[in-house]
Amino acid sequence: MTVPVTPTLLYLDNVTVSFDGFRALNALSLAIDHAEMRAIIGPNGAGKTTMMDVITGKTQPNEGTALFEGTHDLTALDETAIAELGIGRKFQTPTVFELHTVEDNLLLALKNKRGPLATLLSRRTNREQERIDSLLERVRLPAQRHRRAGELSHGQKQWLEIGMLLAQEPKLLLIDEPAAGMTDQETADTADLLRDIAKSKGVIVVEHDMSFVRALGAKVTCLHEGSVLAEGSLDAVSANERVVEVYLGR
Ligand SMILES: Nc1ncnc2c1ncn2[C@@H]1O[C@H](COP(=O)(O)OP(=O)(O)OP(=O)(O)O)[C@@H](O)[C@H]1O
Repeated sequence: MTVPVTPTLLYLDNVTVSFDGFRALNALSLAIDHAEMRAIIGPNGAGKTTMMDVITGKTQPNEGTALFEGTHDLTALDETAIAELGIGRKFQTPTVFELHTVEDNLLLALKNKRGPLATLLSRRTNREQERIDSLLERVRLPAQRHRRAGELSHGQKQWLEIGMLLAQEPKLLLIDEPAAGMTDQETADTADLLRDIAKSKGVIVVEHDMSFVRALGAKVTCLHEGSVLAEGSLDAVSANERVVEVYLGR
């Protein structure tokens, strides 16, 4: 077995991504522990999306190291291989199968050797039903199980999609602005849900809503011009003069 280079779940070191000479990421270094939640903040264009693209294999860095579990070189893998390693990503807009029920959406997302049609047409195994029940509980949707996903509220769709990600049994989740467009109650419930997930998995949340970031209770990294500008507790990062200047004070 390969000996891990680092004990952290995710390790980025000196990662640079250039688009026609413009550095979207500029020697970015970041480490996320097992069962750690990290909130990533920063102004538009700071490189948050590009960082997620590097982690998920959508974008190849020009320079730098990106290791998962200390052994897997993410820069050498494609998006499918990285997803199979256990890195799941949720984009801002929910993408659920609107015409299928909540349960069927989760069933389709389970790790499964059958194709989608065979999965829907064949009887669910007890194991599949147990997994679906536990995912429904986890994402607070047991009462919605027989409804079509298209009928859910925006917040419920986001939770369903988080449930679909969890169905893939990831070790690290990347979540882009989950609270956007949610009611206050949904926002508070989402922070609870993510805190619960982060008890056993790495979670990276990109977010602009500072009250939501506070509710996450996570360590915060502020990016600016493709690098880490400040890192620490939300209070420490919010008090950082440079952070106020380039982001919070705007
Ligand atoms: N494919 C690309 N080609 C050229 N420039 C790009 C490309 N992708 C991103 N950029 C540029 O890289 C910079 C970082 O963009 P990125 O989307 O990572 O920022 P962000 O922090 O996610 O911003 P936002 O909060 O607006 O989503 C921006 O200036 C953007 O215009």
